[in-house]
Amino acid sequence: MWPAVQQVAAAVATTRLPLLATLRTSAEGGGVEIDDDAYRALLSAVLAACSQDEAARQVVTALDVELARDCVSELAALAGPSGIDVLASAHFFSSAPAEDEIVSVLERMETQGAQVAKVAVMPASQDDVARLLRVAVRARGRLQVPVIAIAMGEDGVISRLAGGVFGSALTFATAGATASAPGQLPVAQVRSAMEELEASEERASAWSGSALEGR
Ligand SMILES: O=C1C[C@@](O)(C(=O)O)C[C@@H](O)[C@@H]1O
Repeated sequence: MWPAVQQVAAAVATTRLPLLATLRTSAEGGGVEIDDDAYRALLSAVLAACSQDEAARQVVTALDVELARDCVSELAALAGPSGIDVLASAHFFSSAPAEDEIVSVLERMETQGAQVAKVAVMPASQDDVARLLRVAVRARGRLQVPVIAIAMGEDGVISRLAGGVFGSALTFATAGATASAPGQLPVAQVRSAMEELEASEERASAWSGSALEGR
């Protein structure tokens, strides 16, 4: 197993948490400068390591593959036999694309074999955030695979806390002090907001149930 994978394996082994292995490149908000061939080779090597080494396989639950790198289909085919899911991702930092365009990006991810489709956009306004939440609602109705829709930055915080209400399958939070994207909040804060939302939904549902019975 590679030393870096070993370190991650040791860190997560005791938690039994699923791991989404991610190489976030600079073009998509991360810190890694890498060309397409090297990107594809590196992710393929992670999958090969997982298929040859049961300990590595136990660590990696899913692999993030950036759609723009044009290798989602290839890596999804490689990942299939080891049962590792491919989460295709696209990040839009400079402007939020039109609603139809974001939906079609998510559809392309599914068509290319991803098991999860994710977009993150940097909103310039509350209108962009509302559009992103609408994308989640539409994509949930159209795609077979789970969809993740995140609006970054301060305006987008609501999408990180309440995206699930609109059909977004998961959210991202910080485990330590450093956020890997603007707008990420500490996991404890996100968990408590989500629990509060869920409890409110249950209260509302119980209220509607008793109101109907009272008719
Ligand atoms: O995929 C994600 C989610 C993310 O884009 C976010 O907005 O929280 C941040 C990225 O670092 C991470 O890899």
